[in-house]
Amino acid sequence: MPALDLDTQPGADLDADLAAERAHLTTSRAALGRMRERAESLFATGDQVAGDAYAAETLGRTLARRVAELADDPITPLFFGRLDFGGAPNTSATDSGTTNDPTAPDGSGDHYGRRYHVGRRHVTDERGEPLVLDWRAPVSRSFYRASVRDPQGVAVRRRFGFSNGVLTSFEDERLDRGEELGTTSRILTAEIERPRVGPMRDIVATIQPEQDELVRADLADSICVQGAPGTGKTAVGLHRAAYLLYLHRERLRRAGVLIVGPNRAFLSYIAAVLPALGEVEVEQATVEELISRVAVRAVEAPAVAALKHDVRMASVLRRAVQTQIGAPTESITVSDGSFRWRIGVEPLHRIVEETRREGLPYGTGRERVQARVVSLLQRQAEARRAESPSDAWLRRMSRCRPVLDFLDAVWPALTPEGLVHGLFSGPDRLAAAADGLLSDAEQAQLVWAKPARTPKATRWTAADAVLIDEATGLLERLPGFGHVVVDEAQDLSPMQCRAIARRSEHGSVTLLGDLAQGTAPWAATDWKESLAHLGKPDAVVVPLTVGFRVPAAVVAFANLLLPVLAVDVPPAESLRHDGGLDVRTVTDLTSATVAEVRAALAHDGSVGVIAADDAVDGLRAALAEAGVQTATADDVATAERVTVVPATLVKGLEYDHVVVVEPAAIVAAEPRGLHRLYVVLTRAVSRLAVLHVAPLPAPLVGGSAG
Ligand SMILES: Nc1ncnc2c1ncn2[C@@H]1O[C@H](COP(=O)(O)OP(=O)(O)OP(=O)(O)O)[C@@H](O)[C@H]1O
Repeated sequence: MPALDLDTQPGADLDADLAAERAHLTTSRAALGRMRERAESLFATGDQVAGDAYAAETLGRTLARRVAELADDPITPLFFGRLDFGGAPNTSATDSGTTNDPTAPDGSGDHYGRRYHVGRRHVTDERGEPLVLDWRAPVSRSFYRASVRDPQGVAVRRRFGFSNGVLTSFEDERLDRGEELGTTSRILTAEIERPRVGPMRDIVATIQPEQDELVRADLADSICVQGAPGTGKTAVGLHRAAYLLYLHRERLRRAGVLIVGPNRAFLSYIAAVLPALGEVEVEQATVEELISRVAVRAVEAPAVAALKHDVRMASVLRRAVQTQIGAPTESITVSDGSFRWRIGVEPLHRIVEETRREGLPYGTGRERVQARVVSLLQRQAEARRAESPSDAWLRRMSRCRPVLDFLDAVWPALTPEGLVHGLFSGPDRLAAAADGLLSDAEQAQLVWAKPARTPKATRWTAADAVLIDEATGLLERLPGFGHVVVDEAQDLSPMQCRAIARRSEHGSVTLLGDLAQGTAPWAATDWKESLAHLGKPDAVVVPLTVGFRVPAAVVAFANLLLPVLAVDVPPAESLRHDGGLDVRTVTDLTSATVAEVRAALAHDGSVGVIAADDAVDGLRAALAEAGVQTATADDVATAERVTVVPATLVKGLEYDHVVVVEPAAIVAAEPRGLHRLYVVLTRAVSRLAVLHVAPLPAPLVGGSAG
């Protein structure tokens, strides 16, 4: 190994170096404290300097955010790396043919002979000189990307090791001498092998080059990341959000950044990552929360739900809206004092056709038709009276009975709920919209046996909510986000993809997922299809193949399932060669689980017990009886080390020691049970124990020697 590290440096130099770095940390912390104090005092006096209440509120919000951004967590290192740029052009270049080019696009040319500490945010001293550079600054890029082949002007890259906020070690790579550690870095290894407790943490100190490329992709670029479990997809998505917010602060603050995750437990697990990076204004939601215009109060047969998630429903709804637009059959006559204005069928027809061709949302179209009718009335009035009518007159005309009757006849007012309610309330309305798109049998599945009398009285299902959102998008324009990160995207149905597309029409998306982990009935099998539904057909699909979570032996065991999952995904390689796998037949699942959890508690780190959903309560009770208190998956602030998680909620989560209880029951619980089991088996960071009474699912039999 060509690396120069602590062990090979002379002891005295090393101590002096470490002392100097610690002093720099102390100085930086003090400077950050001063920056925060300044922001706090501005915050306190903000309302005195702002001109009016609105300005005061805006300023207050900006300053409050600034204070939050400057928060200093004593346990989180303020910097984690250092870059020493070479002394002068060409003097530090290796013989790889690379030279220090002052015009290099990464700006390395400006940094000859300079030294920068790289950390979570900018810290400057009182003269404005940088003490720590934000990891997102252009020059920090070299911290992640510089290599012996392409040193980018960097002579030495230093990584720091911390323990409880204390700087304890460092590790140098002298790129100018051809030394490079890559994934053998001890600091990277320690970070990956660290026993996990609590919620997810940021990975700024150890982002890998292929991850960095995704994190720093342009705002305009939509990307799709296909990665096996634990390859850092979630981490990449969150860091990309932080990076884009840094680079396009004003634009994205106005437009907003949205993170979409599979459930609340997952969202609480990742909730602290962005605030730790100083980003406190990112919205996080599940798709269900995004489209929650109606309360969900019913469930339907899975086949009916699947049909409602089918992309053909978008065409059915579009047609249902279009068929509402009628052809004018009567002229409009409006009495106005001693005048009578009249618009004939022909011009009315032209107005409707012209507006229809404009392809506006239906509600906007209705307003446009109304305005055009009034404008014809206005022209007549002007011609007769030789003066412009008042605004009050225009308002009166737009609301007069003949105009409203005309609108209601040819372009009636619609609500999304009303549209869907109408569609499913009887076979005729549905047939008019669905013929040629849905078979008779499918139409029969959708029509309610006992429709509620009004949309309000309807007990909507989750799939209905998706259709209502689609209908909303046909009737009006929804506000969009500047960037949307979608995690566990393999589980989105085409209709859910469309719901996200409506919210990112003018922005970009980062789609993260793993086709092998698709558990929804409509799970994606091809990213290109999902991207097309998301309105980003040209986005590139990039694989991540290095696993940072799951030990190699556990990956090998879980991978036995891959051939039966019917997906084409690139295999991943685990960076972790430690860790343990123990697959055991037991006679009593409950007592074996209790014993396993007790044994696991002898180690550091969290313990996750994962079982089929209907077994969870029993296991919780048994553990409580044995004196082991447990938490639920959404309680990330818990002091308990043991969490019992239903298999359907564990996607995206990880525990140091995982106990999987009765795989056969997990598989049997749902149609895509084998995919679910693949998710369940890939949650372990250090050790996986699989306890079973029933035989293991066939693909796993004989694969436990690990
Ligand atoms: N570059 C890295 N340095 C250190 N740790 C990393 C790095 N990349 C990922 N990790 C860690 O690996 C673990 C898995 O990461 P993450 O949850 O982002 O993976 P994922 O691909 O989203 O997994 P899944 O498919 O299971 O949802 C996390 O603990 C994360 O912090």
